[in-house]
Amino acid sequence: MKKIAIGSDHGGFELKEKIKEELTALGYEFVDFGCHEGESADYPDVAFLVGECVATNDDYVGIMIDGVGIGSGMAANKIPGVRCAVCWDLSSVINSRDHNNANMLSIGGQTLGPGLAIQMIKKWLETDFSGGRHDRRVTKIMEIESRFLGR
Ligand SMILES: O=P(O)(O)OC[C@H]1O[C@@H](O)[C@H](O)[C@@H]1O
Repeated sequence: MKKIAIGSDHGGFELKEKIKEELTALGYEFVDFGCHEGESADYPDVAFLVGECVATNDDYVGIMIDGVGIGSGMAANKIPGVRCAVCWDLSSVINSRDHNNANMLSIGGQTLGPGLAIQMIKKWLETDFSGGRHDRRVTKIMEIESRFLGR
């Protein structure tokens, strides 16, 4: 069972707290990178901390919640090794694991109700990468990154 790095800005704080309750009930270990009391936070700062944890620890996946999820996804995907999927429903979370081997999920606290968001998180955590032809494509994604890093 993977451990979870979780974070939010002020727009995702309330949903983050609900997700944490659910993760605890399901027996997941998690680290909360903030924000901690709903204070105003800049999503790139928190997305960086969550993404850094995922990129440097194979036993972690990341979950980030801002108002809509898009900005955090953009920020996290700047970190080498992070494949952050911005998702909005059950089929997008399944696809992001099954085909894209996403190691980080970004969702919107202002655009999703808590019931759907929690179903999405559960589905994302329990869906495995199917490999095969998708492995070739994910390898190509990571090769694009390598070209810019000069590796
Ligand atoms: O709450 P303010 O500061 O207006 O806007 C922040 C939100 O705007 C969007 O980029 C993100 O979804 C973020 O949560």
